[in-house]
Amino acid sequence: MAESCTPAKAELLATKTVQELLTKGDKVPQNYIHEVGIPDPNASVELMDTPVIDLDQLTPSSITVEQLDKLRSALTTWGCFQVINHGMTPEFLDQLREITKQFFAIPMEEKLKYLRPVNDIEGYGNDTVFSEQQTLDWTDRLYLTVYPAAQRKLELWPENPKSFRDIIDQFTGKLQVVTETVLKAMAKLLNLEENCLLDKFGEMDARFSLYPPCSMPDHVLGIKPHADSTIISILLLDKEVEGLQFLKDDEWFRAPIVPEALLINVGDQAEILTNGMFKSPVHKVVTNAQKERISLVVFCNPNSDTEIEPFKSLITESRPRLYRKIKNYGDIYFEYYQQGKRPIEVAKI
Ligand SMILES: O=C(O)CCC(=O)C(=O)O
Ligand SMILES: [Fe+2]
Repeated sequence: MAESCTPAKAELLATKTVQELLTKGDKVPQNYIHEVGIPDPNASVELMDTPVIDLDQLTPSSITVEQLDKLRSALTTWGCFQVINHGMTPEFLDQLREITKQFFAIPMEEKLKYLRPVNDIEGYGNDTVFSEQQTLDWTDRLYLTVYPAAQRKLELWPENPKSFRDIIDQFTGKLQVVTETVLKAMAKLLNLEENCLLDKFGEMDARFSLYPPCSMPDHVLGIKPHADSTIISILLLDKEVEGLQFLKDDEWFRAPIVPEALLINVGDQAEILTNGMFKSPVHKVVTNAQKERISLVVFCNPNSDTEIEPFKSLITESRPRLYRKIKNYGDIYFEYYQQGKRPIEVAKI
């Protein structure tokens, strides 16, 4: 209810989903347009050279120096990497892509059953609007907490496609293993106790996104530049349409499509925990005039009552503490993000 929200968090305007705007044939509304334009037309953006890591060779029992080195290099250069051998077949990844497409293709009336309640983040809809100055993202989403199972709001889980719940349940199980392996390997790289990052992890939220074609790709973004609030984020990208770009040394690079891989990026809370040893990369999604694009991102987060601060062993005389203790980072995150600011600035000392 509006009264229980701080003014900054109250939603100002109800907006139509992007799919609704398109069916009504409206031209792109002003609040989606970046007046200065998007600086780099797609064609001139180079591909990232992120390594593809064999996850099997990062598991503690069969870890190899080669894969650890690849991980170190990817994390320090890009803040992200691709993984294969993650325990999911290419067919299963295709099924995940398919149920994402199928959900957005069901009639609007039915999708509206899962509509995000005002001032909530879970459910179906588009950007939460915090301010009239906010430039909106050209994307519709379904956002669901998937782990722990006790926190699932099943009333917001689609019944159509029929296989949705079962597939997401299997996916969540497989991602537990992926998360455990990656967080243990990251701890190893920093000579930290094996479970210290994993112990901070407690929740997974899935974001299914649809980026419909947009007639103004030079002025409209699928997602504004941001870094994720997470410990790590795990992304299943569209198999045919690119769109995701990462910033490195003030230059944008395109994330390549590797159909059988998952892309994993560091989030702000891992940056805080590692006292900046691993940095959470800024990324954005560009729009495409002809083709729609989908993605499925799983945000691996701490529980809301977990305190996050740099590990003591990573604070030294030559590397002083960079971040204060924070809790419930997700809450401040959305507010800052929608104002175009980097939320991690709030945690900096
Ligand atoms: O759709 C994508 O490729 C990336 C989405 C993303 O960055 C996000 O949801 O935080
Ligand atoms: Fe992101």
